[in-house]
Amino acid sequence: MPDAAPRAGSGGLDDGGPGPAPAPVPADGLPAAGAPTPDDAGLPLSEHGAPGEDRSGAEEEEHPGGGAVGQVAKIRAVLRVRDFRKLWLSMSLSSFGDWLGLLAITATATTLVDGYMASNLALSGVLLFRLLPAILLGPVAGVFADRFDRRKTMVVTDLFRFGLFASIPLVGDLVWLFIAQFLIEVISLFWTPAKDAAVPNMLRKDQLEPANQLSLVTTYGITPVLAGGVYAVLNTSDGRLSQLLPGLDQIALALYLNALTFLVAAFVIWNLPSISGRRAARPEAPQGSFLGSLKEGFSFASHTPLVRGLVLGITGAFAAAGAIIATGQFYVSGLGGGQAAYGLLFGAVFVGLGLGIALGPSIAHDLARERVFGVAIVGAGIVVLLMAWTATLWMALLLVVLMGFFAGNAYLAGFTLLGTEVEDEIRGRTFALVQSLVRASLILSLATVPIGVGVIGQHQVDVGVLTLAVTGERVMLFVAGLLAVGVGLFAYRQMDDGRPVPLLADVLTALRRDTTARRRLAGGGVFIAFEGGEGAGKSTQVRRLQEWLTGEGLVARTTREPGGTALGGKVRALLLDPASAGLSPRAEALMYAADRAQHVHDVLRPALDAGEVVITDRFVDSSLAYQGAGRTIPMDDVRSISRWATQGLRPDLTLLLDLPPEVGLARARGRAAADRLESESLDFHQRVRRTFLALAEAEPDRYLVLDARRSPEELAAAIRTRVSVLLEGLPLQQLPADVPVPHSRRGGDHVVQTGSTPHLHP
Ligand SMILES: Nc1ncnc2c1ncn2[C@@H]1O[C@H](COP(=O)(O)OP(=O)(O)OP(=O)(O)O)[C@@H](O)[C@H]1O
Ligand SMILES: Cc1cn([C@H]2C[C@H](O)[C@@H](COP(=O)(O)O)O2)c(=O)[nH]c1=O
Repeated sequence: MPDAAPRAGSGGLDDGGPGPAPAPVPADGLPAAGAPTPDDAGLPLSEHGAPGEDRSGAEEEEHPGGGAVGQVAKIRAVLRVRDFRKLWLSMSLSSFGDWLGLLAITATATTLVDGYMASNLALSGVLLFRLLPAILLGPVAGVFADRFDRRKTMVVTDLFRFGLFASIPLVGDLVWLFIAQFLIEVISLFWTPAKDAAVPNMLRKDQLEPANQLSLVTTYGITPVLAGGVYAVLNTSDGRLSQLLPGLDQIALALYLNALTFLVAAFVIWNLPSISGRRAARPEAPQGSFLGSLKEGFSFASHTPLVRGLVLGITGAFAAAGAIIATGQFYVSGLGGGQAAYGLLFGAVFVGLGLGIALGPSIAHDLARERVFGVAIVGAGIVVLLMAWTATLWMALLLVVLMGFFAGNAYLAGFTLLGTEVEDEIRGRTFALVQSLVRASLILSLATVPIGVGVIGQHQVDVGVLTLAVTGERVMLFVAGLLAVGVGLFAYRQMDDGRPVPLLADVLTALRRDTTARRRLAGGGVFIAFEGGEGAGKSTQVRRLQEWLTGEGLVARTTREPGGTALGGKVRALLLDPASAGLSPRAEALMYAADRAQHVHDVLRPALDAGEVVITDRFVDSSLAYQGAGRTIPMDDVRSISRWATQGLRPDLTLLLDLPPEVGLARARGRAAADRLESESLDFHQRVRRTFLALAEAEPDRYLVLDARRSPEELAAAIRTRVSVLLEGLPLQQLPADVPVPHSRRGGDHVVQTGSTPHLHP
């Protein structure tokens, strides 16, 4: 089986590199590569990586945020990461070579023997020799990938594959073909988990899904078609070829070409030190024996619910897929179709798979991938159950596309989760285990299902006035559907770690792109952030908004960053004190993050969990703008520490008060002496302003940008209008009628009750 190209991409330095100052925002609203990016987005309520995470080589690249920007832009952004791009190109080349090699090897096998029977046996021998080693040696290869430098493993295995492919035409013997084929497959077993396990270290977690999309589409969509085309060209130009290269037939040439792709891949990978990841810095092997590592891998997979669900879900889905392949011929002829219809049905699976992989993430949006995985497998199973009852060919074709769509979603979600959720130390073994089980389940169902079909045979069953045709292939399809539904439910139960949001409501709100509704479903309140430069009028509007909401009978809490907690107050004093002039940018960023972590923990989360409206004067965007753009700390680092500090909490709405910095600074200076940040240069504050605007532009649904030169009254009215839309009909905490309007900036400890938000009066 051709190796999948990188399921998750490698990272690396962006071509542009992190520049000292942000590039201007281009027409698409996103900063150029290397510039601070408008992304705090795409991370709904989940933690995406911690600071200090080893992603050697991963630097700045454009990462557009929410759904507005779309999946294509995310893939483009992933491709801008230089190391990933290089690895992806070399994997694509190897994948192309692998498909070409498969075509050439199967052709060689049939030409090295005489007779129909012998040709068929040679062909199935080749396929068996490709599948068997994984079952036997996969887990061992996984241990290898976890214990040794993955880059060296990949380079050595690529060199071996180069030699072995080149040797097939040189030796020209069927026995050697089998041996070489077996050895190539054994060697590939060591290469694949090394690559699968290495690449998630090199990209941000949220980049793995687009990277996987790209890799899967390349490996199963583009390269096989290209290889088929090249093989056809080689075959049709045979005469001219032998004139050009005497003694070289088209099959040999295809095999040499294939060999060459591995040589190129070895060279490219050798020059990508980031693949070594942590091993480069910490070369010593993990403690314990080889056997101990093997046992540890099995024990990890069987005792970790998420991995258990993933492994069983993927294995079961492939067993069901094997059953569909095995019954395909009978199924199609039962529907009155011939070989052409079978070909169509086969193609329909790939159309569906491609659609699922390409469109799945945009459709699922921010639905947890654990849920997508289980739901997609159950969906595929239900479609297979329907296929077992289908009476027409066109209906069967439609269902097969749908089944492929669900399967594509499950496959992408499953591999992305393996990359993001399994620790580096054990990832090689986990990928290898999946690889072995997938192949074993495929072989098992390909071998046993036809027996089942034969044993059941064909029967006519009278049900009242109806006569039903009960055939072996339909019964086996039905069993495959039940199996898929069963493993999907099992996987769902294993992986759905007690999310408070009911599945159906979660799916529906995700389809509607309603992220605020998603948190409300989980019982949360509403989180509103004010952002903007110095003196933009944030504090003024925060106060006005709270007064209005309280007047409308809602519990509205105001807070701020830095300084929203007692501890944060001390941090704020240190941060803003002009005497802290020597503070390094990194220390500054960490202090803001520390203030934020305490703020989320002590104030924001509890208030939201109690169903309050929480209004904060500044949040994560300020760090992206001031520390990212202002201090020119790589945006990715600021994003990482912010996510870590907030555990992914994002505002439901951000109100950006936009103002030329010279106007805002004049206002602020009229109020008090300039603090440490206000004393920064105009250029600094202009970078801050541009970044706020770029962030808002990337997620227009979640931001309201207001010209802060308007009067306080006008601004307050516009804010009330937008907020009343946001709060309409939500089950928020309400003040009892007799509670006086609080004047405290922090809100108060009121006796509250929950109820639907009354009609608000902006
Ligand atoms: N819309 C407005 N037009 C003119 N002046 C305003 C407006 N809003 C607020 N101000 C004044 O500008 C000054 C700064 O306002 P405010 O403290 O609300 O801004 P801020 O964004 O919170 O500032 P900082 O971020 O520096 O704390 C105050 O003196 C305030 O009265
Ligand atoms: C949250 C946050 C704030 N800052 C800066 C922005 C301001 O200059 C001060 C906060 O004071 P203000 O009263 O809100 O104007 O701190 C920052 O640099 N990074 C942050 O994350």
